Amino acid sequence: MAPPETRRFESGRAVLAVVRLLPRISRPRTALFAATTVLTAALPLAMTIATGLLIGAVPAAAAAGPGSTEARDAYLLLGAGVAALLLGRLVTHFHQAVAFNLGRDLELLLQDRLLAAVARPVGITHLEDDDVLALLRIARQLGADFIRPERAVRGLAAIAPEFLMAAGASAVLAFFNVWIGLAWLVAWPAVFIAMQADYTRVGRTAYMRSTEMRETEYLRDLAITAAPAKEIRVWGLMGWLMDRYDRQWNDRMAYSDRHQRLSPRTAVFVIGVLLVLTVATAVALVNAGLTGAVAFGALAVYLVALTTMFEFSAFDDTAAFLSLGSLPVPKVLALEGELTEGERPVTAELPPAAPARSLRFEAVDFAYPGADRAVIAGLDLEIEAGTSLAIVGHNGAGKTSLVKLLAGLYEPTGGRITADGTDLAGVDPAAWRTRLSALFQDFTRYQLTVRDNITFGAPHLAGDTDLIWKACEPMGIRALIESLPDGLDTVLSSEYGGGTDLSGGQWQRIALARALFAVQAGAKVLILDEPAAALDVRAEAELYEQFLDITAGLTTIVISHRFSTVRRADRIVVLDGGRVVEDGDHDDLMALGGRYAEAFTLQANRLARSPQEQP
Ligand SMILES: Nc1ncnc2c1ncn2[C@@H]1O[C@H](COP(=O)(O)OP(=O)(O)OP(=O)(O)O)[C@@H](O)[C@H]1O
Repeated sequence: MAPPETRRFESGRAVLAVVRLLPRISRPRTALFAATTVLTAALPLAMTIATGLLIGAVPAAAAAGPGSTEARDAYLLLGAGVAALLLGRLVTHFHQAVAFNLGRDLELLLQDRLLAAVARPVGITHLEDDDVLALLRIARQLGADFIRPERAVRGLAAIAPEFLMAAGASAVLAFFNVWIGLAWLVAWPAVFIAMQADYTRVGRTAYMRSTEMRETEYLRDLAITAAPAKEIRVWGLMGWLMDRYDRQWNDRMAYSDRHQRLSPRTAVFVIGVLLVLTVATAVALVNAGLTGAVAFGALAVYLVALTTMFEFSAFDDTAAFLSLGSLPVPKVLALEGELTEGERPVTAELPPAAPARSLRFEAVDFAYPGADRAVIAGLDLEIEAGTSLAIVGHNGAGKTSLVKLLAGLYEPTGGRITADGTDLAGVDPAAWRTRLSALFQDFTRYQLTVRDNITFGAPHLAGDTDLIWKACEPMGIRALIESLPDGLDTVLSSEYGGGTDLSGGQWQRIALARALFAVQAGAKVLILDEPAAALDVRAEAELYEQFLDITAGLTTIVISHRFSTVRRADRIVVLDGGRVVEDGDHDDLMALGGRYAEAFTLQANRLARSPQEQP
């Protein structure tokens, strides 16, 4: 397996990205952060210098006796040192609080920008893109313990003052010897950068294998989530799952062991530089003291400055968190950049009543991203507004793909789709969305209240309880909802206290009510993809009959394998290989004696034993 790819100055760029984002959270708080950073560095340094000077002043003060100028100076130095110490402690606490606050808001900012970015592309193609999903996995980990950007800000809050303090101590030592001062000034950043580069290399292994980790996490989720739990138990898959998970996990750990070690070269470099410089400085200072080249007081200041150098936390958790916590930040921003490219300009205005005349597929081609085969090929289809159309065809014929294109979830790779002559590719997606109501085969069972599950069809009308009942009654679920512990406010999930789950058919009725709610809110096109697969044949026929009454005058497109539903549509098209191969109403197609007639007769014969269920 390839080692993590390295990039120049990745850690520096990541930290810079964090720093650049801080003013976007709050300029005043960022200014405060900068000010407390300087004070957190300056006050301990002032205390260090005062202490050194005090040590130097004590012999003279003792000789001169109490009340002397020398004694007064010594007391002044003591006072200054104590004041700097106390103030330093206070400022440090304040500084940490500001950092914590900024860090927490940075995570919120990143999460918000991430959600906005993911929602930005019109369709859902990006959510099936491997690279985007790998980045999204990293972004999803933002709240995970060791890579929190919040910790990066706290790391920065700790390290920046230490850095300034070390620079100040270097300046103090420069008074003793310019070269020694300069050497320390260069040594610390070098040591720090070397350590950060190593932490970054280690940290990157956590991100670089995002795709593999997605697979491992999928296996774990299969084992611990309720939805697949039934099959996992029925098929006895737990052993297989654990075995596969363990193998992938061990493989990852072996990889980590290989790549997540700090490099011995860095350790030798860091220890070597510090050792040589410390010994050289100490020897030079002691020599200068012994030969009398430097006064005792000054010597004390220099020695304290030398010890201050080691306040610097280049090697501890703080330094590691600075890189680990800031590394995901550029990745989230990269995701933002990548998804911005998915936006498209609005070039056409959708007529207010569209579609009032027709919806047209004009020579539409479509292939899923990354697929080499077109699922829709040169499709021409005009759907008259205000009529019902049923789409039939064998599995994989392209029926769902066709309605996904109409719903704007994907864009045609060729041709165009128009509403009253306006190309949908150029209209504001939000405007088109308000004209549509769609219920897909794999509709979502929101683990939220009944009210949410229904009003998500038109969230701006969530408070209109009368409208909710109007959507529920034709679906025959009002009595069911009223019998639930909290009525419309009951959570539809047994994973929450007071919540309840529903049967497959009941869920389908809830989802249909959601689609109907959107219709009542003004949607003009209703797409139903296998709307009643979970209902028994008679219930489906009754329900669809109701639907046709309620949706009269609406443009309705229904996909179904049930001919009891299909035959009631004004028009039926048979799709094969992404093209229309038969077109007409039920009687036309039966008279044609083609695929429709064949499939209808087959289903009718199968159900013949149960006369009331005949199509
Ligand atoms: N997200 C996707 N990415 C890649 N290929 C896809 C995707 N969704 C569907 N396909 C492929 O597109 C083809 C048409 O699928 P589609 O769902 O439109 O068929 P369908 O007619 O609705 O079938 P069914 O009756 O089984 O629901 C299938 O071959 C399927 O494998």
